Amino acid sequence: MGKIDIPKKAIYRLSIYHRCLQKLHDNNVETVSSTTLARAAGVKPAQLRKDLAYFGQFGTRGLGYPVEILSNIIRETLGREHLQPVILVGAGNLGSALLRYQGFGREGFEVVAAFDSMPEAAIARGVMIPVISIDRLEEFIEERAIKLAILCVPVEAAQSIANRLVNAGVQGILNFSPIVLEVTEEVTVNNVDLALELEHLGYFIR
Ligand SMILES: NC(=O)c1ccc[n+]([C@@H]2O[C@H](COP(=O)([O-])OP(=O)(O)OC[C@H]3O[C@@H](n4cnc5c(N)ncnc54)[C@H](O)[C@@H]3O)[C@@H](O)[C@H]2O)c1
Repeated sequence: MGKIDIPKKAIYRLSIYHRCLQKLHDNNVETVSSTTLARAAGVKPAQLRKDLAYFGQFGTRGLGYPVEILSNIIRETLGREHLQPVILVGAGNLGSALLRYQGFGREGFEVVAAFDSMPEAAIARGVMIPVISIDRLEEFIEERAIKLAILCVPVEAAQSIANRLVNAGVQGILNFSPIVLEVTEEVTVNNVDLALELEHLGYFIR
């Protein structure tokens, strides 16, 4: 299938649909209605139908969507036929906790290496994947054609590490450092900020 122009927010929802479809497939479910899939994904049925319309006419009225076919189409669109290699920079408290998580493979990603200015300390935290000196960052990214990185360094180091990642070829950064990174237009940065999320939740429980 050629590359379809899908908005960023819809791409995010496609990942969620894909995850739901995988679960249904694991439970031997062959077809799913738009109402059921929408509920499982936490979106409105109309939103789901609109998102899936990017793939043309899909699903049979009354029967629903074919789980396996739809899951394969979304996986292909998201470019997840193969495990996508990811690196992590900053294997401290947060970084090493993420590195110990075993579930990325199931979601289509493989954290292939971590980089730190003090790799020995990171290794001592019981991380099982290779922790490499930050001096070898560019060499590794270029050799392995790495496009995705998770950034968990202290805020003072974040922008300069982001520059190095981008100059070496990284196109997507999942940023945990509390800073708005300045990157070129071709690079996508997604920020994760748990404190901000808690603050948002806190507002609603008042
Ligand atoms: N987004 C969130 O919700 C969230 C939650 C917790 C922490 N954080 C942020 O994540 C970052 C890491 O937090 P932490 O508690 O793990 O800190 P930490 O000090 O335990 O870990 C930081 C690691 O980065 C390494 N490092 C420092 N400078 C480096 C450099 N120039 N190059 C390579 N490695 C370098 C250190 O050696 C250390 O291993 C901080 O910016 C923190 O504010 C974000």
